[in-house]
Amino acid sequence: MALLAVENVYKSFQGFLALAGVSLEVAEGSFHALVGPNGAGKTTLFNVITGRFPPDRGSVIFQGKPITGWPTHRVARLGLAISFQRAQPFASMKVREAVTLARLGYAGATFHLLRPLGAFTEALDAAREALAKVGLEDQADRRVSELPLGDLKRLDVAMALVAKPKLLLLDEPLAGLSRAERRRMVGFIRELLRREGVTLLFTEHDTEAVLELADRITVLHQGRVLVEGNPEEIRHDVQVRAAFLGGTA
Ligand SMILES: Nc1ncnc2c1ncn2[C@@H]1O[C@H](COP(=O)(O)OP(=O)(O)OP(=O)(O)O)[C@@H](O)[C@H]1O
Repeated sequence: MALLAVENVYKSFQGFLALAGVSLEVAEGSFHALVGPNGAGKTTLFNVITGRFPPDRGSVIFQGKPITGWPTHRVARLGLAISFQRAQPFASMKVREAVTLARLGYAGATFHLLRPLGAFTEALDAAREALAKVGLEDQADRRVSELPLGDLKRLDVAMALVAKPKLLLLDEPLAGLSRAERRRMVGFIRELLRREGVTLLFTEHDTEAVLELADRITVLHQGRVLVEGNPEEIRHDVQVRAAFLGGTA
């Protein structure tokens, strides 16, 4: 059974069909890339999966359970976490506070209303652990706004990992980084998620990084799945080269 299955999902915006019958399966333990040119529908599909908006048709199934249209916080509590540059709204906070708040958010309001102190202590511990996992423990007392971009991206990952997810969704985790930083980030993501046993679904425009990190790749084009395969198959696919790789791979 796939950890995540998207079945025949449609989504349109004011008559424009952004997703036109997308189906996708993410196997447990895999690093699955969702690629395609600008406007292909990648972010829209992420938003449907995480419940930011419901699809017009089709379903999303996580661990065999239909979660179509569930609100984001409910999806997150099941073990599906997303990192969408989430640290940025926390710019004026300290790094430790941002991760602690993220943990309290996942734990849910009922929990911390009933046990305010216990929940807070648990969240602080979880935040410390998540920061250690991403190598930011020595930055815990810095303001989020003071972090260089590479560290900010690690913080994004920490804020998602603090929920102890089974599946992590990363939207363009390498965007804005230099070539050297991108290489470091690929190694960091691979080692961390393998160690934690977290399955990954990610979007990324850096073809080289996608081919290096992913073990499964789905190519979207104009709201449809153009092709799916392993990195070798995708590298050699003529349609993919024309639509996404620009014939250069
Ligand atoms: N909220 C919205 N309202 C109207 N149109 C939207 C909305 N969200 C997405 N779209 C449109 O849907 C199409 C798919 O957009 P989406 O952001 O999913 O593509 P993408 O593959 O993530 O692109 P990129 O690589 O540039 O991030 C685009 O044409 C976009 O303009």
